[in-house]
Amino acid sequence: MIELEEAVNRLVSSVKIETKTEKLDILSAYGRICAEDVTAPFPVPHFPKSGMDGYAVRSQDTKGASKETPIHFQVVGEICAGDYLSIQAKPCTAVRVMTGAVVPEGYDCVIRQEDTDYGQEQAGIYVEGRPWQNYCRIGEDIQAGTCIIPRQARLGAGHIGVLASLGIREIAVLNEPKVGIISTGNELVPLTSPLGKVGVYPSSAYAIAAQLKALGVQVSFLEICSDDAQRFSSMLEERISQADVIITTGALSVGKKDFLPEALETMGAERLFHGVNMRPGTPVMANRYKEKLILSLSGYPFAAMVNFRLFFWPVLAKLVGDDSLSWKKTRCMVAEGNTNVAKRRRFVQAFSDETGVHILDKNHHSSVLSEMLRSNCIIDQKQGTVISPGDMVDIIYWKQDW
Ligand SMILES: Nc1nc2c(c(=O)[nH]1)N[C@H]1C(S)=C(S)[C@@H](COP(=O)(O)OP(=O)(O)OC[C@H]3O[C@@H](n4cnc5c(N)ncnc54)[C@H](O)[C@@H]3O)O[C@H]1N2
Ligand code: MOO
Repeated sequence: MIELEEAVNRLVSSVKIETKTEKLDILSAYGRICAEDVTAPFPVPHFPKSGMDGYAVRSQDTKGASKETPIHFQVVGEICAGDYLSIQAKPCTAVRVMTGAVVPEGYDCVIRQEDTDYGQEQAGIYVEGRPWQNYCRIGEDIQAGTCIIPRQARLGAGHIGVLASLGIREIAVLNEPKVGIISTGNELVPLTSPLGKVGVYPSSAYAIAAQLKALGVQVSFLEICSDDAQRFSSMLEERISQADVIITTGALSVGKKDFLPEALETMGAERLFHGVNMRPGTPVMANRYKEKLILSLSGYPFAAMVNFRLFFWPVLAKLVGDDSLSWKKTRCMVAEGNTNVAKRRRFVQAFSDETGVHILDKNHHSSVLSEMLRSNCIIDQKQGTVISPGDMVDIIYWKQDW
């Protein structure tokens, strides 16, 4: 049995990065990984803009202006956003401008209308203007030629908005990785069938598929396979070309029907590890077969969730070059709850909020999935320790918007 970090290292080192890309319209590209550096073809804004409704003036002409001693300017034009007027600034003249209007050349500030007498032909200005006050300069937002979005960025709302501001309608993104799921177990029953006396619905396969979707991964297939090495082997051969990674659940431990380790060995898969010093999910296993990674998670649903969080996320981080998907531990104080002594390193269901970490799972419940409804993180409990209120612990979040 190996340590968790060693197992994750072996797994991640075996991942081969394949960069296939596709062009998408920018809205469809939301959440995807950018496959090219995006350089601004022009500055934003590309004309000098008024930041306020008011009067464009030359700041030097406003020296000494106050409410008591206003300076009067001749208003030589009016410009609203979207209008264009060619005016050359002359001393002691003003142009009535609305927010977003172009500021004609030679004027270097805008006095907001609240600081004027709102005059139409002559405007009394009550304050001194500073150069570039209420004036949005060319390129203030984005300078032409800058790399505004680097490749490997995950495209969020801000990125989509920036692309739109540059008139970019399409962008190259990495293809979504594809993952197929095979849940093993004679007891497993498709959701379309009645449970019968001892059937079990494959809840963890669905929870994993949902997590994959949330992580921007395509779920190529979700299969149930009976505890039969031959059936598994033909199902894998048939399906393997459809996915970059295959996730299996169950049949890993020491029971009579735990056929998977031997079945994969017989098929000639290269074993990366089987059994990791952690609970839940101790029997987790990884193999490489026909250039694909086969990650085998514990059958118990919560154990499968923990295996998925700790092993699949780093794999995905490498596949798509997004480091934020590797583990990130956050140090927090326990607010509530205790654990028993951990006989081996353990990951404990918890909920973290502004008051600290609340332990949800006081015992070892590998099979309990419904605690996931309340949990937003797991605590990394070191071997041989107990956890009590006031202790500082490392937590790992589940994905926040699940
Ligand atoms: N004598 C021993 N027994 C067990 C040991 C051990 O060391 N000695 N290890 C235990 C530990 S730890 C774990 S974890 C489990 C894991 O076993 P498997 O990964 O082989 O899982 P299965 O036996 O196939 O299934 C366990 C449990 O989970 C249910 N299951 C399976 N797949 C799904 C699914 N997709 N969705 C929902 N539930 C599923 C299955 O019906 C079983 O109840 O072994 C311990 N035993
Ligand atoms: O490895 Mo298991 O601890 O029962 O999930």
